Order: sequence, then C-alpha cells, then structure tokens
Amino acid sequence: MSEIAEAKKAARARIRSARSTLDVAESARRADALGRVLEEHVPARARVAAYLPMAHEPDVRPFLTRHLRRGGQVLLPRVADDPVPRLEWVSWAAQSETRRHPVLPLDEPVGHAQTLSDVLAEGPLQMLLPALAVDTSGHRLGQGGGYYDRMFAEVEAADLREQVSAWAVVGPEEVLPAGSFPVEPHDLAVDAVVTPEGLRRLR
Ligand SMILES: Nc1nc2c(c(=O)[nH]1)N(C=O)[C@@H](CNc1ccc(C(=O)N[C@@H](CCC(=O)O)C(=O)O)cc1)CN2
Ligand SMILES: Nc1ncnc2c1ncn2[C@@H]1O[C@H](COP(=O)(O)OP(=O)(O)OP(=O)(O)O)[C@@H](O)[C@H]1O
Repeated sequence: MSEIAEAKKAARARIRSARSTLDVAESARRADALGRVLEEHVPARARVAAYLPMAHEPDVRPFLTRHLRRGGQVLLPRVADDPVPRLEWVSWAAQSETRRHPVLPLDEPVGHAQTLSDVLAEGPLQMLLPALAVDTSGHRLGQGGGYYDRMFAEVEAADLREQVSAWAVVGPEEVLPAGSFPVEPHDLAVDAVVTPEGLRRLR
C-alpha cells in the first residue's frame, strides 16, 4: 500500500474509533439536530440522494422521513460491483425494503435502480454524502471504497457537476483544518459540510 493510502487508513481507524464511543443519547440528539439543519437548508421540492447510515455514521434518516412527508423525493445508493465497482440509485419510500450487503456492513435498498447519469438527466440533485471527515477546503475522507470519487469523476467528465450540490455529512469534531488527512488528486471536493451544528459552505 502507498504511503498516502496507509495514512488515510490510519485516519479512518482513528475516526471510526472515536465514533464508536458516542453514547446512544448523544447520537439521538445529533440525529434530531441534524434533521432540523437539513430541513432548514434543503428545499421541500428537492430531489435528495442520501445514504442509509452504517457503523455510527451521522443518522440522516429522521430528515429523509420528514423530506418524504413534505413531498420531496429521496434516492439511496446500492453498490453494483459488476462489471466495474460503481453506485446505482434507487427511489426510496417510507415502507421500502432493504437488504444487507453480502460483504460490506450496510443495508441497501431493493428495487429498480438508475445510474447517476440517468438521475441527473431528470434535473438537479442535492447529494448528502457519507464521510468520516471533511477538511475546510472541501476534501472528503470516505470509507475507502472510492465509490463516490469514481462517481464524481464520471459526473465531471459528462460536464454535469453543476447539476449536483454535494454536501458531506459529519460530526462537528470531524470538520478539520486542511492538511489533517492526506488528499489525493482523485478525491472529490464537496460544496458544503453539514453537521448537527449547521451548514458551512466550502466553495
Ligand atoms: N452508509 C453508507 N453507504 C454507502 C457508503 C458509505 O460510505 N456509507 N459507500 C461509500 O463508498 C458505499 C459503500 N462503500 C463502502 C466501502 C467500504 C466500507 C467498509 O466498511 N470498509 C471496511 C472493510 C469492510 C469489510 O470488507 O468488511 C474497511 O475499509 O475497513 C463500507 C462501505 C455505498 N454506500
Ligand atoms: N476516479 C477514480 N478512478 C479510479 N480509481 C479511483 C478513482 N477515485 C478513487 N479511486 C480508487 O479508489 C480507492 C479508494 O479511494 P479513497 O481512499 O479516496 O476512497 P474514499 O473516498 O474514502 O471512498 P468512498 O468514496 O467510497 O467513500 C483507491 O484505490 C483509489 O485509487
């Protein structure tokens, strides 16, 4: 493994370990506060592409439920590794079924999926990206699959970056000064970061 990849791995381990010490009451308080921040900043009509939280990731589900109730649309990702590793997107309703991924520690939506290009052909998209940390230049440290980076490389190649508003979702202590974790050329830059304390624009 390259030196940079090793350093990213160490940063991920540090943040995952800190996340695992958050108690249940504090996690619930954060999910509630995060819901209020997102409800304030995401227009009711927006199409939102989000995620189902795994392993202590910020819980966006209270917001997603409220967004559906106010008439918004929600899409969730599913890993499709054949023929190449990529994400596909499934439209989400309150009673939709989920299934455990056979290898990765996450639940995924079941049903008809679209590529992100198909989704973007229908109009602009508000993306809420899972992350372990974000620096103040907008760089994002993810779980290490490279799925979001590859997806954004495609979006940029198709000249569709302007169609996407990309917000990373992390805890307040995970917004870090630039240089706190290694950044590679392929790492996507987000437009803003959202925490239970509020939204901060980064570019
Ligand atoms: N909630 C959520 N959904 C998501 C992502 C995410 O980060 N969060 N993804 C973002 O890309 C994709 C899934 N990618 C993932 C990549 C790595 C690991 C992970 O835990 N890796 C462990 C080893 C896991 C194992 O093999 O058991 C590791 O790297 O240590 C999880 C998800 C799509 N869905
Ligand atoms: N645009 C790309 N083209 C090809 N490979 C890529 C691209 N972006 C990332 N990768 C590869 O994916 C792997 C993981 O990248 P990285 O550590 O940056 O993931 P991450 O951003 O934390 O993950 P994720 O986006 O899934 O949350 C690396 O081996 C990297 O080289």
